[in-house]
Amino acid sequence: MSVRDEIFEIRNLDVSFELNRGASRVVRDVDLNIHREETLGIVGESGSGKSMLSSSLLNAVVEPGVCSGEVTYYPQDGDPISVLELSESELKRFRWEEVAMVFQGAMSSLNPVMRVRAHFRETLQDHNRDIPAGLERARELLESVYLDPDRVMDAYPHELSGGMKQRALIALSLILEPEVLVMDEPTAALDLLMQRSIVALLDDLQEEHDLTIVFITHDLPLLTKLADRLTVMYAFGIIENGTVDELLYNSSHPYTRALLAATPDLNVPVDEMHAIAGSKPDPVDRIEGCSYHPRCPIADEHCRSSEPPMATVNGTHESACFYHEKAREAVPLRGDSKQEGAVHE
Ligand SMILES: Nc1ncnc2c1ncn2[C@@H]1O[C@H](COP(=O)(O)OP(=O)(O)OP(=O)(O)O)[C@@H](O)[C@H]1O
Ligand code: NI
Repeated sequence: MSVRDEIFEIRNLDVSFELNRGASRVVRDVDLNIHREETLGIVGESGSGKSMLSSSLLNAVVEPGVCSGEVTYYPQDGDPISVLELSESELKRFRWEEVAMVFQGAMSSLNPVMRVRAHFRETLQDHNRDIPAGLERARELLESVYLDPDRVMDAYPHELSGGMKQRALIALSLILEPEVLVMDEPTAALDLLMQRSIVALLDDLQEEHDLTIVFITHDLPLLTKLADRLTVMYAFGIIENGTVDELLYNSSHPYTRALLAATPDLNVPVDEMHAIAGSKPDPVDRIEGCSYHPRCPIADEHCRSSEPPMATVNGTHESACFYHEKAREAVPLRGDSKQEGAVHE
């Protein structure tokens, strides 16, 4: 067997904006691998850089943001693709045919004067696909997201409910059979029932289409149901990576632990992440040492002066904390004993 199958490899990724008050670095030196056909959840408080990181997977960071570093995409067949070096025309193909994205607040991204059918038609046309065959496939996709194609194909966006629009957009994003689906807060504006049904739907779609899914949210309970692996962002960088179980029951970074402690019940979805003591980092600031040290209960001189590298906790779990071995005792979770019981059930 070959080594683990990666679909994306990100190295030394930086995203910055030149602002009047100085350079704003909103993604800082990020390294991340995404495995083929996994669901990777990216979590972190508002402003931590989740959307910037995920849009750089498609070289789609908003103007005038500048990306540097390497984002390498490994197609199923063929040569690796350096995403940040693609031309406009190559990007256009890449964005629908390899990696599709459903953006934050995506429900507004359907054109209000176009029927749903026209959205499918336009995308097929832009990519020189066979229109009748493509529209037939669109009907199947709508059915697979539990929408009635007869009704929805002819509908204008305003004739659909929020959840229906969201599902129509997911169907649209899959029309050119991408390998990767990047979803940035796709369920944020939906009620709880609809959020849960979209999660169930993504599970089915992933199986059926061999999709890799990157899912961004600050709803940690939602992610624990959906994701295989979690990546935690704090202050524009990644501070911990691991499987969902490793991060829930054995997280080894004080920030992740604070995040978990602030989530009252992992079975209840949250609208917004609960605040953690201390103020949020500003992307214009240069941070000495560990980015979390100003808020960390176990930070010492070492943490204030040097930046902790990613340390291996075990083969699938890593933490950017000098004290990852003692983080668990030092930052207990509420009801820690109860949670431990739950792991061994
Ligand atoms: N257009 C922009 N120009 C300059 N800075 C920006 C711009 N958009 C966002 N930022 C900054 O980039 C940082 C990262 O933003 P990003 O949208 O990636 O955060 P996020 O983790 O996705 O937050 P949220 O959960 O609120 O969506 C933020 O601190 C924000 O201040
Ligand atoms: Ni965001």
